[in-house]
Amino acid sequence: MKHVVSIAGTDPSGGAGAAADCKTFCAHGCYAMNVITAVVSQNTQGVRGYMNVTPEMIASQIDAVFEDIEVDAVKIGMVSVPETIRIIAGKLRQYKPSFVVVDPVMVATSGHRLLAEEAEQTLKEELIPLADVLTPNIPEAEVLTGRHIDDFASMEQAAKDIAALGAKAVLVKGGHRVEDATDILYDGEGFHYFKGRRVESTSTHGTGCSLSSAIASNLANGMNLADAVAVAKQYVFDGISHAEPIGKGHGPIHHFYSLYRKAGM
Ligand SMILES: Nc1ncnc2c1ncn2[C@@H]1O[C@H](COP(=O)(O)OP(=O)(O)O)[C@@H](O)[C@H]1O
Ligand SMILES: Cc1ncc(COP(=O)(O)OP(=O)(O)O)c(N)n1
Repeated sequence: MKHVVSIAGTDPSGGAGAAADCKTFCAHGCYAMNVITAVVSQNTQGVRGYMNVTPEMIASQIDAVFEDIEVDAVKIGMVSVPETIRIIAGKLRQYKPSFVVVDPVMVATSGHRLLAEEAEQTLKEELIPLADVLTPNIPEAEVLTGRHIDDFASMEQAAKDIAALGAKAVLVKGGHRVEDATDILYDGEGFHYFKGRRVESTSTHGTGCSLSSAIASNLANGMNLADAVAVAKQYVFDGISHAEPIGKGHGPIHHFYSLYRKAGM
């Protein structure tokens, strides 16, 4: 069994952040671990506030995992402030995990900022160069590049621009597109298109967290990058399509659809 750790913020309602990451790792047959960067008060209706964990405590959690357990892949989500980013980047340089998937979480769908504006530059300088795969959504790719993105050509250009910051590969996610949900991967050499129908659903809370965690799990399980993304995208598509309506706002995706299907449930 492969061991995957999420370095992310919390969601007590279970749809996004560390909870989504853990469910995704488990659904992929991986051993799931969590390093918490921020305690977030949120639910399906939005974010109420958050408290950042101190850099010392984040470092101590990372040490506790890496000094004890072999880590096959790392997924990084909410990193809030420059000090959090710097401490994580230092620990990645120290432990050199085989796969680092970074979801550059900036603003929750509900509109609440999860990354301070002054942390954007630190993210670019310190964390993006350590990413094997970076998974921005369209608004995040716009912030990282300063470009307006409204078609496949501008998604491709943004992916290339972000790769120039040092990420080995960049997946610009298309969940915010109107026409469809096509994601585009730039792997440093060329583009791969992951075409996807858009599902009309309110069960989309945590899709980005789940996608990046599924990619990390698939890489840990030995898949090549293009297959890891394709299988992860199908996982999220099934999760949205078969979600139960939970909560009063944007509910979580279904994490165990394929397991339930195999069990005939
Ligand atoms: N309504 C939807 N129908 C189908 N796929 C979706 C939908 N919304 C998001 N996705 C997919 O979920 C993943 C996360 O995308 P996105 O919503 O852009 O990220 P984020 O949650 O970070 O904003 C992508 O693979 C995207 O294509
Ligand atoms: C703690 C935490 N991390 C990340 C997010 C954002 O989740 P994401 O998958 O990008 O999608 P939405 O939940 O914003 O729809 C979060 N909300 N909380």
